[in-house]
Amino acid sequence: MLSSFVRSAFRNTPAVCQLRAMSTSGSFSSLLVSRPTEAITHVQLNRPEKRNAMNRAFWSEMVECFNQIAEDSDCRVVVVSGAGKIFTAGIDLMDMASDVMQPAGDDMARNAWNMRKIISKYQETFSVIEKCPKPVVVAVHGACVGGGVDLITACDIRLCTQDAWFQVKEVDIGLAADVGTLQRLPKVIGSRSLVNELALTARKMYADEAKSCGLVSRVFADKDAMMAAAMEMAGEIASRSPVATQGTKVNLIYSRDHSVAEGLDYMASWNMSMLLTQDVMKSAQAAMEKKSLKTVVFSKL
Ligand SMILES: CCC/C=C/C=C/C(=O)SCCNC(=O)CCNC(=O)[C@H](O)C(C)(C)COP(=O)(O)OP(=O)(O)OC[C@H]1O[C@@H](n2cnc3c(N)ncnc32)[C@H](O)[C@@H]1OP(=O)(O)O
Repeated sequence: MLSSFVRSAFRNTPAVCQLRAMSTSGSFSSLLVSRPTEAITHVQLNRPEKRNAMNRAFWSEMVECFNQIAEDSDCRVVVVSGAGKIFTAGIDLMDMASDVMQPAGDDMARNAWNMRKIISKYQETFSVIEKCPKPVVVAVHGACVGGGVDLITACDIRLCTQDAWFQVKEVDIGLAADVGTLQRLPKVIGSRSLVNELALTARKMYADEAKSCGLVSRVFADKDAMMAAAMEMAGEIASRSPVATQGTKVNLIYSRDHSVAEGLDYMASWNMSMLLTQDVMKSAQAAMEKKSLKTVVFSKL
């Protein structure tokens, strides 16, 4: 069974897969994108029968999807979740064999060069979440394995259910995690020792520990409760000025990767133009009049 899957993966050329992924603009085979409100985009990993394993289509569709979201001036916040029994089983071990294990090339140097390009391309699948200026809330239920941890560490707010577990699984399949976990997880979890332990042993971390170490900010009894809270939180973010929320995301990420002095300098340059927005006056007026920001109309961004 496995070998026939792997054989068919080898026959599947990237060009063919790309055509399939892009066949209908805005609709994806591995993702289900919906609009619970005008300002909230909900992206679901949507291969529930395969536990949302990340197949070839997924790796390119995420980039296409988040680039579209970044350009969509109606969207102010994104919620990411998984359809079906779990959040994700990580990389699709059946579909990815040809790309990851057999880079094309006439000699070793060219193989290696192409491998580098492939890995960089896969890294972009999650970096695109971080580059998207809209805040991203991720809601995890059940398992979040391998590539799933890479994905969630690129998101801005992480929620999970009581039955959630997280596993930096890559060492178990013979590789060092290469699409974001080793770079971002140490910046999410305070304890370097815990990050090292998780990444080197691939042990499962359950919801309570994920909360206590700071990987997630809230834990919910079940998926329904989590999704309701995720949407409510998204609604709160969406009711704020997009100049304020998107500027906050961009500057938080910049500051994470720079010194305090550099972050302050970047912030000053950012706000020397962004403070010219009419949103400051509108928001301040609502505060003075004790009105909810939900009653204020902010222009699209
Ligand atoms: C350059 C690229 C860099 C990226 C690197 C990323 C690395 C990683 O992600 S490492 C992690 C790889 N993932 C795994 O090792 C997880 C394997 N899956 C499981 O352990 C279990 O499926 C899981 C505990 C997640 C869920 O168990 P459950 O009992 O609920 O489901 P199953 O009966 O096992 O599976 C249902 C069907 O889904 C298929 N499937 C599950 N995981 C994968 C996967 N990772 N890849 C491909 N397919 C997967 C499974 O074969 C079943 O399919 P079928 O037999 O057709 O019903």
